[in-house]
Amino acid sequence: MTAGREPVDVLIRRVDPEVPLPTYAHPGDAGVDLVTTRPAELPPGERVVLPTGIALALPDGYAAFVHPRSGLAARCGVTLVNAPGTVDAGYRGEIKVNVVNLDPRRPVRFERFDRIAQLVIQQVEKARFHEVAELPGSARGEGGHGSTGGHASLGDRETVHGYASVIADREGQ
Ligand SMILES: O=c1ccn([C@H]2C[C@H](O)[C@@H](COP(=O)(O)OP(=O)(O)OP(=O)(O)O)O2)c(=O)[nH]1
Repeated sequence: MTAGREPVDVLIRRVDPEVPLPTYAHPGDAGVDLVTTRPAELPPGERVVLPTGIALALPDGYAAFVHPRSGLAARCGVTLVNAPGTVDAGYRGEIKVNVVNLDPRRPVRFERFDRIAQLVIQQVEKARFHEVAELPGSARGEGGHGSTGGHASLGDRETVHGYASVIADREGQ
């Protein structure tokens, strides 16, 4: 018996009647793979919006996030333009995936039902916003964008032997 919460029930509609229903490949997996129902070829640097053949009705208080697959990223340079894509609970349309080929040289080809992304379903909080004149203090304050020794302190064009330098970032650790 594995510990953990009960799975949440999610209604799914196959927009493409032949698309396989998503399943978790391993018990501890956070995401289910999404496939493309349309073949596509992407030259280096190109992007495309691909259909997945499924539509969901997520319970209120949940959202689904479309994440890249690390294998595709490492092997082919393929990621998502808007990673992670947000699927709202109220969205009833087909889930689409904004794929981009970041490889500088090689095109990539997807056949029908190739896995192109993964979908992570999560509970999400709703905020009630209260406007104030001053926010309470904190250790970080307004520091961000490299304030702990990151790239911003180098200026835009700082390079070491032709590479963008991460030395200041290491020093900040
Ligand atoms: O990767 C994604 C991201 C979003 N969506 C769908 C579900 C989501 O609920 C809807 C709207 O997404 P988002 O709010 O990110 O898009 P927007 O550009 O802000 O459009 P809108 O004005 O319709 O909210 O599009 C996808 O199918 N795939």
